[in-house]
Amino acid sequence: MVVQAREGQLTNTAAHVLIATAVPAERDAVAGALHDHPALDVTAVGVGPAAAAAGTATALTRAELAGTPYTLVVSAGIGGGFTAAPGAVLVADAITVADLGAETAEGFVPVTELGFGTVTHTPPESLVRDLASAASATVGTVLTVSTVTGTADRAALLAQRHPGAVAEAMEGFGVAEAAAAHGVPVAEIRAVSNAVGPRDRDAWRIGDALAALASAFGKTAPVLESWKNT
Ligand SMILES: O=C(O)c1cccc(C(=O)CC[C@H]2O[C@@H](n3cnc4c(=O)[nH]cnc43)[C@H](O)[C@@H]2O)c1
Repeated sequence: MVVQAREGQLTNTAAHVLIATAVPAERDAVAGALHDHPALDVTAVGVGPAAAAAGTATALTRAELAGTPYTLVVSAGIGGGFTAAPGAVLVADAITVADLGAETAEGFVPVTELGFGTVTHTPPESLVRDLASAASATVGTVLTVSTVTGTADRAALLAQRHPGAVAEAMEGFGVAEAAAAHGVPVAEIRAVSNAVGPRDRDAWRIGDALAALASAFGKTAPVLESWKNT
């Protein structure tokens, strides 16, 4: 139970966590690990940052209107690993959009350098630490891309621009933008299904990644339920 001061009164706000996956297979893997955790809701919001932002914002608004606002949002699913092997679990300490900006003759310019918005959302430090410890996960930057990396050159460029990157996926930044708009903290948990690099869809180990994702949520559910934003 979190105690919040609101309009001069102390009110009790129970933990209520929204876990946003891209596709139903990811949602079902996570939900299968959460039967005994009614405060944790899982929903599939679609592939890519725009669908993720729209779906997450809709779920947050519905919960607010129902008088049961979410206290934490988690972007979850499979992802490409820069060095981690398939089945590895990763927790983001930075959720960074990698391709929001302008291409110039001098190279890529992030949107922040053009004077707009943000490119990184930072999950709370204590939450990152507790999630990573529970899931025996590696911590690092998880990039959000609108186009899955498909060449060694692009993978090398992203790794050079983002030395702390451990993974790329397609939704985290969209989920985080929606959470930020609603003043709710955000986290991202990914299980590696493939290497970031030359496209080889047949090599994606989706089953292993979904099993790892389910296992990670089985282990982190108590953290998600009890974490307090202090
Ligand atoms: O085909 C299936 O059975 C299946 C089951 C679960 C998930 C999928 C997806 O294709 C999910 C797409 C989802 O995966 C993320 N992802 C995974 N690898 C990468 C990558 O190398 N680069 C970017 N994104 C990746 C991404 O978040 C997609 O939304 C299929």
